[in-house]
Amino acid sequence: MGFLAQHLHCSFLLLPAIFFCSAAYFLLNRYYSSTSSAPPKKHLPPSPPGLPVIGNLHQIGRHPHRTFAALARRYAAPVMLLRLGSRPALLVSTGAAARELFKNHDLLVSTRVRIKTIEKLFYDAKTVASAPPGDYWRHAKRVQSFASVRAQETNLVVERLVAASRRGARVDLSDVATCLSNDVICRVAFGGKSTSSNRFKELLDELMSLLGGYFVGDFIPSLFWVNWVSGVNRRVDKTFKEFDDILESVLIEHEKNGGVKTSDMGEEEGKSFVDVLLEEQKDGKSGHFLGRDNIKALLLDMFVGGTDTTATLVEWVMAELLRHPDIMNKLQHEVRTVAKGNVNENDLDNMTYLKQVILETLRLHPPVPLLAPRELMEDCTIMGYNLAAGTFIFTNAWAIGRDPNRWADPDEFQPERFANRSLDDSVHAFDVVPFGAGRRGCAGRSFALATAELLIANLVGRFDWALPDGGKAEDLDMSECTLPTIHLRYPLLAMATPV
Ligand code: HEM
Repeated sequence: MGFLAQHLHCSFLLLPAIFFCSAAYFLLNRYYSSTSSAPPKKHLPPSPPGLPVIGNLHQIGRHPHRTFAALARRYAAPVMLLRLGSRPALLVSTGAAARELFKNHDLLVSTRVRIKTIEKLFYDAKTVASAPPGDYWRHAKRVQSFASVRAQETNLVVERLVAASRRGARVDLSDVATCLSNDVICRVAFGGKSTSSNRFKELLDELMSLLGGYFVGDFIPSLFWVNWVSGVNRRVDKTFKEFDDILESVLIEHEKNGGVKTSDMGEEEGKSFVDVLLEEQKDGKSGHFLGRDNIKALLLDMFVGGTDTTATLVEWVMAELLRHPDIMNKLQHEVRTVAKGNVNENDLDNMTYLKQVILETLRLHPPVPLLAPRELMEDCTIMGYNLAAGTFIFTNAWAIGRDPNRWADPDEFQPERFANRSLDDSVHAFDVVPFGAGRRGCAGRSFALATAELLIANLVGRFDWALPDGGKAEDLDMSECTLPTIHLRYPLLAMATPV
């Protein structure tokens, strides 16, 4: 789940005009407030200077996790206070600060930011990721196992790659990862892949880019009209409507057919997520919780939370392996020793180096670098600083993973640093926080790791890999493009040779 980023520029075309109109208002306001009695001084975290009205909005840039990390380094500040329009925002940039926040104040930071654009896209905050904490959110937060769906889809990928390698074709690994995670989620959610149409994928991309937007009208209430003028509201309405139409048609189809047959999902898994939810609604098991919009919102959760994130992880793992042939060889040796032929999920427990490679990738390239922002529910004191209710909380998982005070050679890819530490150890110590923390941590962590591990093990176990046209490992372009998730900027192309 994620949120900042690149569409800033479209609202920002209007910023100069907004800035000058609002500066006069700001100065007048300041003059009048300075003549009234001042409230007692608060102890606030360090803040970079901002501009009137927009505060620090203009400083975010196209890679917010990098900008924020640089600010934290410049001020040597584990926590900093920014002003995003009229909203204060706390920036958390070290593991120790994250531990203090999520261990000692988890309840206080257990609600998500309330932003109109996001609420509208998510059925007025009915998805798990956007719902306020409470009975509905608790009930909705569950993801099932669905192991056989992952196995079937991964085997299909291997077959397609064997065919591609026979033709001598380049493999677009970014696309392989995206299609696999999309298809797995589609089958789990809907019981089939019919809705995994190109349009559905395009809509997901549009929704992700809206989530990654940082729209002026959302941060400065008096400038709500900017979202209207810049076309943001129109995009939100259109995307929501199209998603809603598709999800409604899925519900109607499943109601008509009385659910997908068990055999389509694999014996142990039983029903698709949509059928489980429809059944709960019919039996009234969920009381008032599951209206039609709730069901659609929970389906949307799986796609938004589960497709791009898992695909991004696989993409970065394969890129790092292509850049480090020695690590690729070591991993291939492990996988081929543990499993002959296709890898299945039972083999994964014995692949300890695979887990180190994945954890090291999550440290360097957390798919959602700023997690999903929270909002402080009450005034409180954190690390000695007074913070007001409504303050946004951004936890910079990217900066935490590269903290030079915690990691030797923080920018180097060295899976062995996790030789004696599991993901759980690292998460509990707040050394790496790719899945967030506390009660609002990721609901699909096990599901995502199982999907990614199985695909990566099969990719490296069944094939040898090389860059196209004799490309050298060190020349691989590792630059990022930031949606709410950080992808490689260019598709990852490679040649596969079956072994
Ligand atoms: C590598 C893959 C994934 C990564 C890196 C990831 C990361 C995250 C992060 C950072 C958050 C916010 C946590 C916080 O605020 O503390 C989150 C929340 C969430 N994720 Fe994931 N996620 C992944 C895969 C998945 C999958 C596969 C699903 C579902 C099928 C999923 C469902 C969710 C949901 C529902 C939430 C909201 C939880 C809440 O608000 O209570 N995620 N995820």
